[in-house]
Amino acid sequence: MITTKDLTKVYRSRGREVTALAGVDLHVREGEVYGVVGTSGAGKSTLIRCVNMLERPSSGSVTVDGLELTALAGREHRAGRDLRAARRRIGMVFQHFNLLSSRTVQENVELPLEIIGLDRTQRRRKAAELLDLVGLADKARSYPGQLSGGQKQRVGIARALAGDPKVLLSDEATSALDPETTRSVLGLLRDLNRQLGLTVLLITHEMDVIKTVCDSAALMRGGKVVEAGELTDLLARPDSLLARELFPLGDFGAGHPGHTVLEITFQGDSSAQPFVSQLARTYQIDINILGAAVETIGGRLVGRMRVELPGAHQDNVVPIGFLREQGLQVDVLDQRNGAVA
Ligand SMILES: Nc1ncnc2c1ncn2[C@@H]1O[C@H](COP(=O)(O)OP(=O)(O)OP(=O)(O)O)[C@@H](O)[C@H]1O
Repeated sequence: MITTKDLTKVYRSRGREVTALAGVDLHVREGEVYGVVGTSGAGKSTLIRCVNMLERPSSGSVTVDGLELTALAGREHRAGRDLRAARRRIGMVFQHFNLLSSRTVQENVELPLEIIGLDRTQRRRKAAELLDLVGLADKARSYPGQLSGGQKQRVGIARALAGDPKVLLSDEATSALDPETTRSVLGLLRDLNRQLGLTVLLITHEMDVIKTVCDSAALMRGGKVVEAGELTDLLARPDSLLARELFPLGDFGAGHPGHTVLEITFQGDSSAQPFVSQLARTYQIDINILGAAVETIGGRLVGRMRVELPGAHQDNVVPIGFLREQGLQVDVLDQRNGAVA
């Protein structure tokens, strides 16, 4: 649904050049919630602004819903008109809501409908539907100044949906909100994604946002995507940086010399299996549990456990094979440096 190929953006100001995007390849599938995470300055805002051409990329391409926007971004009149039409199918939600304070909630939502050219009755009906969808039907006549942060963001989301977009871009939509309001706004985004089949691309600096709402994620550093994929796949990859941050196990014990330390990741159904006791019974071995944690990631239960088996790695090849046969992700930890061997 959204594809960027070798996307670069170089800002030039006062004789200085800053490379904000250094060849970004991103692929967001239709109907998924995709999160881009990274620290300040990584290039996240630039990326999302290039996706809807608020910012012109220096090179590379952006395709949304089969239409190459970078090819439409020419200077002729017609190209500009086509780009504006394509942009209407892309909704955008901002960190600071960007509502007009002199207009009521209803009028804020009507604004893009005015630009599309709907008449007054059509605008009213559509705005009422959208406010109902975001749970704010009773606030239509209020002004933004009378609303809480979470309510303002709901208005921002209703406004973003006015052009019936297939894609919603969210630029740190919950960064200005408290944790509880963040959860409810993320819940709304998830509901809209499911109900309307809306593809959502969001940027955030918070891992919790990725954990709560995303199907897939990309990690950006220094203008590049250093890792990307579906969360369930990333969690099964022992070397995944995103998985380590989504599910830190740093405080777990590192084990004792002469033992084999395993990190076991289980998802969905396999979490119910009493694999530790099965392993102990089948192979008559004492298993020491060094730590365990369970999290809900992307609506799916994921657990990690660090266990210690007596003996060296080569003595435990059969029990490790047994665990893997149960559908578990098993990584053998190198005790010298705590890394996965
Ligand atoms: N308009 C601009 N002119 C010059 N440099 C810019 C401009 N916008 C961004 N940059 C620079 O580009 C780089 C990437 O910035 P960007 O805002 O995309 O990062 P970010 O990951 O969104 O960070 P933050 O979370 O702080 O917004 C930074 O070095 C930034 O200073």
